[in-house]
Amino acid sequence: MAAQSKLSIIPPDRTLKSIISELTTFYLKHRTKISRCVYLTLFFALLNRIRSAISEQKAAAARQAAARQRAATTLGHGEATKRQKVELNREFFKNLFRLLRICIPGWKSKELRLLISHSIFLVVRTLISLKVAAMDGALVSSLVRGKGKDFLIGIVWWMLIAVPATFTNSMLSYHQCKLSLQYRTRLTDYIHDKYLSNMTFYSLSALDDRIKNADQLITVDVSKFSNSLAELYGNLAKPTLDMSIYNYSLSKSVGGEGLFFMSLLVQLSANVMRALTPPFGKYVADEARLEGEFRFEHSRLIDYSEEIALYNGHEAEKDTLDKGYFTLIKHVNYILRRRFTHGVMEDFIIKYVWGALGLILCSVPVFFKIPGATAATMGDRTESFVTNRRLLLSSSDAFGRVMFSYKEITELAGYTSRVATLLDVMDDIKAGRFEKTLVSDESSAEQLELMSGRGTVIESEDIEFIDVPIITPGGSVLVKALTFSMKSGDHVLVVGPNGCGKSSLFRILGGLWPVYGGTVRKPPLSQVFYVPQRPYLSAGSLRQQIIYPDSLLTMRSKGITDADLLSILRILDLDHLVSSFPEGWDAEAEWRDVLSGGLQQRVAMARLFYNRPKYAILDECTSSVTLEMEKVMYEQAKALGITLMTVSHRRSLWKYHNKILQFDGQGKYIYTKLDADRRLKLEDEREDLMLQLKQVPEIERRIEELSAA
Ligand SMILES: Nc1ncnc2c1ncn2[C@@H]1O[C@H](COP(=O)(O)OP(=O)(O)OP(=O)(O)O)[C@@H](O)[C@H]1O
Repeated sequence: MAAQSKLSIIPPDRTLKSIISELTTFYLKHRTKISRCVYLTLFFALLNRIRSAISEQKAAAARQAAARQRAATTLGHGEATKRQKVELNREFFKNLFRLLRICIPGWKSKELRLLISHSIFLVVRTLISLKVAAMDGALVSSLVRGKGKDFLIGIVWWMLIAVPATFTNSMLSYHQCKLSLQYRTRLTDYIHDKYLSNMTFYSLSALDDRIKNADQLITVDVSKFSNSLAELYGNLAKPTLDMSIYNYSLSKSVGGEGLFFMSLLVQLSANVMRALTPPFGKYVADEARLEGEFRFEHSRLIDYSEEIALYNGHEAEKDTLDKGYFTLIKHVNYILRRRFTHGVMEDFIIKYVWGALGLILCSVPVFFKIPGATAATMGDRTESFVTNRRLLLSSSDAFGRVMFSYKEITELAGYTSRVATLLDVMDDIKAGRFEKTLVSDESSAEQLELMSGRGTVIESEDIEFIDVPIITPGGSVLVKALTFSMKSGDHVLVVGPNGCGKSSLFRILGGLWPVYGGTVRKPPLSQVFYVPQRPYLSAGSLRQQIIYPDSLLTMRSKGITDADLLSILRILDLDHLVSSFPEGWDAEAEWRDVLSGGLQQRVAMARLFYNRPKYAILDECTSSVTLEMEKVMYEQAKALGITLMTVSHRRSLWKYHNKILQFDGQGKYIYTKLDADRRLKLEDEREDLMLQLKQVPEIERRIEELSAA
């Protein structure tokens, strides 16, 4: 019944075909008005979309700010930053813009010139493609018409256009690589400046938890970011340009409406695809982090290979390495699976659905009369079909690339987030803001209060600490308020149990750890020289080991010669080193492996004698040398007028000092004069008595036994 009543609406003398033909006539008559209405509606819809996108962004920014506020009030603040989401949001564009300003520093920069010439080649390439499409159509048309001469002329033109086309293609890839290199150079320069100033490289690893592997960030991630940015410009700018030019040319032959409806369908499917695209940016950032952690484990194995081998610790190390690799590979496999399913969907929609739509579009001028279009004869129709199809293939390829580039943008977002986080953390460190998980929770309110304060650092001739707390980066308060002072000639011995804060005192003195309170008076860093237990041996020649951190040029400018260096080595009985290498002073080696522990400590002392600072901090730096050599070292240092501050458990060193700073390991300390002879005598007597005390229970037991017998 329903079907009957529906049919009855259409008058019996009118068929579906006649209705369609009437509708088409009506449309063609009012085509301009209808088009205007459609375009106007589209324009308002677009405006509305932009408005809602802006308000969405504002809401997201507000949510993020609130989340950050909440995270900042908790101790695990670092975690919140680390787990920041990698999305295409305002944060991403802000970070990208920041990095872009570093990569392209100004209007007159080389990078901008490269970018402009890259863009010119992109336009030239598109124009050549348009010409090639038209030539292709003309060639096939002359074939269909059987016009040999036209065909031959067409072939000659075809070969001629190949010259600029191939040149343009090569120039495009050259520009892309060059841009990537330039970006990397700019970023690396910028990061090196920051990383190697104000001891940021130390603070980043010792005082802050946010960046685990700065080395990988600087060497690998910066390079990946630069590649990704340079590629993206080519992959986004060219297809966008292609799409607009090809679509304009297409719309002239197939009609704007067809193109409009097709774009609508493509846009709809693209939206569906975008909604179904996994967060590849976050995946990439996570993969880079896991990659870094795995590499770090390997470099640790190399750094401590001897110790690990002697411990027979290969099984334990293998476990750690396997675990690191397994976590990484599990993540990579997960990404691979997501990419696979996403790739199937992407290929289906972009290649096949859009391909079919394109063919339908090309058929429009064949089956419908398009006002303004002139395809009439078989040859014309062939020419227009071949040209349109080529344009359409290029256009859909361009659209596909824009769609694929969404994935690339999200990957870029991953690298942007990692590089920008490094810059943010370095800025924070420069401003004295650290984020570290606190180890102890006892009296954390007091701990936090102490850590939130900042003391005063004043440059002076002597060293003086007034009420300075010693607090580790993990928040342990080793000493609440340390007060002591020393002048030139006051040789101070620092003693105390392990972990009581002896080396930490020097870290504060050296400016490595923040001064959380009180006042520190100290000479400039150039007048204080640190000699650690395990000396740092730099890459470079034998001479370089002695004059470190000076360069050969600085050494010469100070008027010091190789002969002077040799006399220093002679004091330490090291002069044979120069003659044992054929290249002498210029010999290069992995000095950490070539020199034994004791020799390394003697080289470190030679370095002290070369630098002749006002103060020297000697941190267990004679633990591997003989008592005779220790005597030579201390007497020579004093003869050079160097004031010593020694940390050592060795009694043999007491006699070289006249003051003692003694920590008890419970937060208390004594700073007093040191009469080494008297103190040694007292210490011997104390040790004797302690020994006797230990024997008392044994004596008592024996007396009891005898009484019982
Ligand atoms: N970068 C760091 N991050 C967190 N805690 C640290 C750091 N460096 C040192 N500490 C901690 O500070 C405390 C004091 O260390 P310090 O090196 O000053 O001890 P020390 O008195 O020199 O001991 P030793 O005689 O064993 O050398 C230790 O508990 C150590 O774990």
